[in-house]
Amino acid sequence: MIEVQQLTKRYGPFTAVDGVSFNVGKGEILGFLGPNGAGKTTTMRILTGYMPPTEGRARVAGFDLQEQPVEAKLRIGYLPETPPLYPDMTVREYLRFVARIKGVPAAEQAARVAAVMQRTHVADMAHRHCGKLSKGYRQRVGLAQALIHNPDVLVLDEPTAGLDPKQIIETRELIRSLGGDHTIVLSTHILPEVAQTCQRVVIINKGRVVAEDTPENLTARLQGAASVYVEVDAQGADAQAVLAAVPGVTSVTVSAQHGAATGFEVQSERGMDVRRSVAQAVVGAGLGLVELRPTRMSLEEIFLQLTTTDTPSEEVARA
Ligand SMILES: Nc1ncnc2c1ncn2[C@@H]1O[C@H](COP(=O)(O)OP(=O)(O)OP(=O)(O)O)[C@@H](O)[C@H]1O
Repeated sequence: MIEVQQLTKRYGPFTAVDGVSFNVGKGEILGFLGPNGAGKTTTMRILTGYMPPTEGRARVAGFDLQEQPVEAKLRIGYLPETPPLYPDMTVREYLRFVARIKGVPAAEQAARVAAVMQRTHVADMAHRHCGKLSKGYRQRVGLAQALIHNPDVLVLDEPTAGLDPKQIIETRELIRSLGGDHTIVLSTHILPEVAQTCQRVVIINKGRVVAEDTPENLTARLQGAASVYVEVDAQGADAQAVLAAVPGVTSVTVSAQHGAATGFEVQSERGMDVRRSVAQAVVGAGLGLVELRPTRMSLEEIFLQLTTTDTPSEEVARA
């Protein structure tokens, strides 16, 4: 549904977006994750036809944003970081106005406005002036205007920025509920947001894509089973020595004590899954195996590793 190929945007001598490529399948929710200044907003603006790229191309629903901008834009709903509301219009007036300029047929406008107000839970604010709305409602009305022409694709730039925790949960639920019917690209610098809302994540830093995968796979790919937590009932035996003798294990450290059971953090050579041999060794030595699980990096740790590493980030991500 969305194809982005080698997008580059230069502001004078400064390269804000540098050869970014990604695809988004129909009905998918893609998280576009990066720190402030990474190039997210610039990419969103190119993707929505608000700004031309210096190089590269973007297609939405098969339409090239530069060659067929009208057809492409008809299929896109865009929620910029600051929703473009008119303070003196009521919510209903504003949505009617947006429906008109987005080309919704006159006979369908009232029904469309009612439907999106329902969907985004703003119907109770229909007669409130946009300028008098709370931040949470402003964001929802922003989402309503993006949805008004029932676009295939929704591009949401930092949709939960500035919301309180309750509003954040509601907005994420709303976005999740829109996936499937709509293809969604959501930009954010909030790591748990992608894990909770998106099926796939593109991580961008300094204008470049440093990783792309599902939140689960990204964690697994970086860490694999390189670290496992093993808890054993170690009465009368040197559990640490048993674990250290397992082929591939590089270090064993005590990390917890629960009564008679001791928890160990077992590191292994990269790419080696030692879980089976650890289990066999523990049981073979007559120790009780209480728990065995891989310890994975949080998305936060991955992000830090990808963006602060000395090695070129792509190598880290693809290793
Ligand atoms: N019009 C512009 N002229 C010059 N530089 C710009 C312009 N717009 C953005 N930049 C620079 O390009 C880089 C990427 O900006 P962009 O807004 O795309 O990042 P972002 O990832 O969306 O960050 P944020 O979350 O802070 O909005 C930044 O260093 C920014 O200062």
